[in-house]
Amino acid sequence: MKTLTVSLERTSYPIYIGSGTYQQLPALLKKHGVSRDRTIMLVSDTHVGPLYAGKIQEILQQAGYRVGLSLIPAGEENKNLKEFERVIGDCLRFGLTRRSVILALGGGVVGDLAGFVAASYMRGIPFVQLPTSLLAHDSSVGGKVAVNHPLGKNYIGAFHQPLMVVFDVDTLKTLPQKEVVSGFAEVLKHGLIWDESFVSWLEDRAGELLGLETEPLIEAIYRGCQVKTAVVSQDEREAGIRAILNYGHTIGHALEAVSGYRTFTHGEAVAIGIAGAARLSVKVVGASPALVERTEALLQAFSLPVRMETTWPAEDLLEAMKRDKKVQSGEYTFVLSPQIGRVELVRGVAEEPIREVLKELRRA
Ligand SMILES: NC(=O)c1ccc[n+]([C@@H]2O[C@H](COP(=O)([O-])OP(=O)(O)OC[C@H]3O[C@@H](n4cnc5c(N)ncnc54)[C@H](O)[C@@H]3O)[C@@H](O)[C@H]2O)c1
Ligand SMILES: O=C(O)C(=O)C[C@@H](O)[C@H](O)[C@H](O)COP(=O)(O)O
Ligand SMILES: [Zn+2]
Repeated sequence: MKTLTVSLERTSYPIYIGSGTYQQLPALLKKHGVSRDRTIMLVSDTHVGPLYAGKIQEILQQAGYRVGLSLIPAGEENKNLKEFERVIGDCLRFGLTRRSVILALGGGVVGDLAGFVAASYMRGIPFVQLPTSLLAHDSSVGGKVAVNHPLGKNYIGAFHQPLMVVFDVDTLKTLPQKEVVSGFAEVLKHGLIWDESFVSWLEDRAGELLGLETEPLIEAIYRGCQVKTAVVSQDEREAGIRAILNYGHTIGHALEAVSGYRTFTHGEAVAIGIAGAARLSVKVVGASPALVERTEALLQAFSLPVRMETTWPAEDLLEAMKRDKKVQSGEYTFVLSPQIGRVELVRGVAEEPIREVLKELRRA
């Protein structure tokens, strides 16, 4: 099992990545202070729950824990206040107290929603992230928990760090291929913002990684988590550098919101957003056109989209981008990349180059 530590000012916690890690959950819970007299609520979704929740409940019950289960319907469109309230109801009915612990078993939707339940339930209880999607190597780390609003992504949320992250890579065997591809968007993002050598490594291994070969897959997850950990450890609440983790998200989040959270996976939207941010980087921070070529080739090598359909009007996307959480005084704000492996936050980007990029993203 590989381990990384997220070191923050007031707390620190481990990320465990390995195969067969759920068997070790009772020991890990004990190690992190969760004694058997503390009630546990396992929160999952209707795809992941039937696959893994029973096994985890059995492991924990055999170790003496009382464990409830709350399932949300799978899908980004359910990362909302209605499901949040329903899970809170399940926690109340099962008798969770301030000493109880929530276990978030699933992809980023479950992690974000269950994490927000944990942040809010009786003003906050501990939670553990059990990521089951590749994308969740990103979402399970860093403590951003939230639900969506019809007007934009993650507008209702908190910073609430997990007690630990336990990633059992065996679960990825049941992840649909579309979601495997989606997850790579955030892995590639971690390389593109931080580490050119990680990008080269990914370029050389697209085939093995898409085929979920265990060794390179664990390495990719580990290196992605390393980048995320390094950034979050410097800036837990996004006062500065953490914003670079939003590379590709200004356009990506706008696309998700205008399409009602039903058309794109998060990774697909972020991939189109990264292609857009790379193009904008040429116009705004003097990046070389070769950066766009390399970025798009990398995304395409992982079967990710780099263009969008005409369906999404520029006006709607621009309006959504004006509401982006990085915006401070009404100015378009983007994470841009002067060169591969480096990014910077740019405020006050003019509207014209953004419009040009949106047009380019529509071209075949
Ligand atoms: N908090 C953060 O820092 C952060 C970072 C990145 C993304 N996010 C959020 O994460 C969400 C996207 O996460 P996601 O891509 O994991 O989406 P998701 O949770 O919807 O999972 C994708 C699909 O795969 C299914 N699934 C997950 N694991 C499975 C498994 N092992 N076997 C079979 N099916 C499985 C899910 O049921 C779902 O249908 C978005 O809401 C995004 O905003 C948050
Ligand atoms: O952890 C972060 O910080 C990120 O920006 C990671 C993103 O991949 C993730 O999608 C995050 O949820 C976006 O945060 P938001 O504050 O823009 O909603
Ligand atoms: Zn993201």
